[in-house]
Amino acid sequence: MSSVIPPGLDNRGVLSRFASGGDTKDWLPYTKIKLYTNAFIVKDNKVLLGFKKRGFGKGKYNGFGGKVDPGETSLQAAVRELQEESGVTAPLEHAGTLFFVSEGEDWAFEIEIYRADSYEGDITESDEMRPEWFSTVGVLDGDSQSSTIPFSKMWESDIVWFPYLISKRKFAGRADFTREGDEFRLHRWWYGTVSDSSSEQ
Ligand SMILES: COc1nc(N)nc2c1ncn2[C@H]1C[C@H](O)[C@@H](COP(=O)(O)OP(=O)(O)OP(=O)(O)O)O1
Repeated sequence: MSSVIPPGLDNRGVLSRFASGGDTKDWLPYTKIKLYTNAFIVKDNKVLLGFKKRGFGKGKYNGFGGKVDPGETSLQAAVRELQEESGVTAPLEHAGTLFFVSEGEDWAFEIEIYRADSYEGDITESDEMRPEWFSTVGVLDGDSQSSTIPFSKMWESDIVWFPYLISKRKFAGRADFTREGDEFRLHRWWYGTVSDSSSEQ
């Protein structure tokens, strides 16, 4: 497993690898970066996910999020997207950074991940997302596969970093995907914990 930090994770503080793998050839190239957010509520041993009803990632479960608009910080965007897609507001805290590159695209996704232990408001289905709670039992015992979290209906790399999200250990990672028709296949990945507060968002 490679301990060399991949391009795109520079200036993320001191990273210590906890997972890497896949094809050992070069990381996929990109020329532009698009900023996105993703937010999760983790409460009473459960995590709130949304089933994506339209757009990019349709048919998958994910956190609530979207593009960072011009003039917004990623935290402001995360709060706005969470409210728009799930109906709730929450005291979000930065939990990690994900960097994704897909074959055939010249831009990369940089996704700032947020989480909160509480929320206010009524959880409400939106045009984009159908919210649903899932038990986190098993995830912290290194037994993510047997948990009820629907990893087989999530982005393939999510199972790698989910235990870090649930246990509040800040992480940063990169995953490159190849395309098979409309499907994305995990090609190469690298994830590390972040131990330097200079990576705060
Ligand atoms: C491996 O790739 C991904 N993994 C995970 N976990 N999440 C991902 C991945 N690629 C994208 N995402 C997230 C990032 C965002 O939260 C959404 C995509 O945002 P969307 O396209 O829905 O953005 P909006 O601004 O809401 O778009 P609209 O114009 O439709 O409002 O997926």
